[in-house]
Amino acid sequence: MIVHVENLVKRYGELTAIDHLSMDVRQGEIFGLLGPNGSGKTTAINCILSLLKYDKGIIEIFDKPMTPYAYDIKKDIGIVMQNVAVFEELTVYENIDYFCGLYITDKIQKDAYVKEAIEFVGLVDFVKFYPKKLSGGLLRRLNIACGIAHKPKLIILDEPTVAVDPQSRNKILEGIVALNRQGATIIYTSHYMEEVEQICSRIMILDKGRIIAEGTKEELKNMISLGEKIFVEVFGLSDAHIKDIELLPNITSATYQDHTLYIKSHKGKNNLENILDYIRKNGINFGTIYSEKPTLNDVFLEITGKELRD
Ligand SMILES: Nc1ncnc2c1ncn2[C@@H]1O[C@H](COP(=O)(O)OP(=O)(O)OP(=O)(O)O)[C@@H](O)[C@H]1O
Repeated sequence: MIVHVENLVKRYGELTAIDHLSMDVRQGEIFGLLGPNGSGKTTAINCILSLLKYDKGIIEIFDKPMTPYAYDIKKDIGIVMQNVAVFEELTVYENIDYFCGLYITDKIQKDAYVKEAIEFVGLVDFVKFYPKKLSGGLLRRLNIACGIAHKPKLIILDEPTVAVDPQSRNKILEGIVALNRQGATIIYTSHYMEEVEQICSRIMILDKGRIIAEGTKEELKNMISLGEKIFVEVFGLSDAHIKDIELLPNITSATYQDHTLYIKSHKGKNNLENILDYIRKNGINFGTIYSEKPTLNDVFLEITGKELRD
């Protein structure tokens, strides 16, 4: 196992920030830790890395106990934290060179790794820039390059795309997938469900320091009763029509607002057809009609009763 966490408990005074968290991250995974702000993602990462003392639990990395002094483990971990941590006095090149040099002592190898990291995050044109001259997105990319240049086996990224422009965000996500393809195991924390769905092979959803669900995105979506969301642009729908639609097979709810009929249903083969049949038979005027599969937000909503989004 690359990371093994068993019954981790971390309290800040009265607040239990991590409440009996157990997780296993396997070789080659992109493991997503998804949860709203304050759900305990950063605290969990800080405990895993032995940056924070915890109250209870077992943490092993590469099958060895993780401690603040486990330097043999730490040299194979790359960390990209939420807050950018680079030296203002050093250029882009010098920053990456500095962090890589902490791990790689052979100069030729280090120079090659630094060059590779610069190309990897797309900062070739900015090597001589100082951090304060970089945009937010480029600064994040520099932060990532500093964390990964030494080619660690395990890379932990804590919300690396917060407040990043779409171009840099895509570059970062593509980069994470590429690092994984090159052999790194990844732990990725985020409160953006779309990102986690896009890149993670397995996802753990946290709320108030507890695990509320875990699995592949398909497994998570199969855990809930919502199977499909159907939207119909429709004109002049009466309350009686809405009640009738709610009685169709598999339908769990129907609401009508701003000329849009919004229907939630369980999984079923003919949900859309049944609704269309009803609309046609009753001579109701309609425009666009489409259906959507549940999102991870729907999973979170059904389990906790609140939205994952801020
Ligand atoms: N040093 C601290 N002292 C007291 N409480 C803290 C401390 N750090 C975090 N907390 C609390 O612990 C809980 C978990 O916070 P944490 O930062 O781990 O969550 P998170 O999921 O990473 O959220 P975010 O995305 O906002 O960083 C929150 O209620 C937070 O207010």
